[in-house]
Amino acid sequence: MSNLYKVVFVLGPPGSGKGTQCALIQKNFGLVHLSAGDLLREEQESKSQYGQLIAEHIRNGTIVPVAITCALLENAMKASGDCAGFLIDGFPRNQDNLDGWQKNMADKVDVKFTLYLSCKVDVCVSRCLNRKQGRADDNEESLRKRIHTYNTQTYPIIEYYEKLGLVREVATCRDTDEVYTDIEKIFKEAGF
Ligand SMILES: Nc1ncnc2c1ncn2[C@@H]1O[C@H](COP(=O)(O)OP(=O)(O)OP(=O)(O)O)[C@@H](O)[C@H]1O
Ligand SMILES: O=c1ccn([C@@H]2O[C@H](COP(=O)(O)O)[C@@H](O)[C@H]2O)c(=O)[nH]1
Ligand SMILES: [Mg+2]
Repeated sequence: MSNLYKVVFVLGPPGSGKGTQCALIQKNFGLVHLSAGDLLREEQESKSQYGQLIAEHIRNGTIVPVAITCALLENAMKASGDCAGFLIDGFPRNQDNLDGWQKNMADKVDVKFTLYLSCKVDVCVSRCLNRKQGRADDNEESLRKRIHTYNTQTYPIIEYYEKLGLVREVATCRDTDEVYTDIEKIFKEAGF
């Protein structure tokens, strides 16, 4: 029996439905959903020394240095207790994230695959603008920057995992239930 944490990364453009689908996977498969973006927002709100830096990155759609994000993820994993594994939503988002994760976490985790939620940009933007969760980055200017960061920095990380045969792609420009039906098959096939 391995003591390694089982991990599935969940990546895709802003508004592709990562949080929505992770909630369903968590409920049905017992994996714990850790959204890197949510952990950073909580850290910012906790009056941390990194609060201002995190707020600026979020507003500009740029990526927080990996030391901060990786520590938040590792702490959350340790605090979760026994579970079927972790859904790490919205990370690794660039090469710095990937390098820091490999350096600090590679010997503690078993990365099963990357779930890539693909969706057309106009649908993603419209979903974010209608999300009404009061996010500082759900506005047209921040969204332009987030999509640029996604295309130039995050998509290459998906390509990296693709070359390793570790990407499972699901198109999300469809009803939530239809998307989840495909995702459910993928998790069952992976033995969850
Ligand atoms: N399949 C879908 N059809 C219609 N609306 C959806 C679908 N999936 C998610 N949504 C809605 O789109 C918005 C964005 O979804 P969600 O927050 O899950 O995306 P996300 O990928 O986590 O975004 P971000 O990267 O910005 O955190 C939410 O309001 C959600 O209810
Ligand atoms: O690993 C990460 C994850 C997120 N960020 C920053 O947070 C925002 C919002 O992320 P969501 O996944 O959309 O909630 C993102 O645009 C980044 O600025 C990060 O730096 N590193
Ligand atoms: Mg999200």
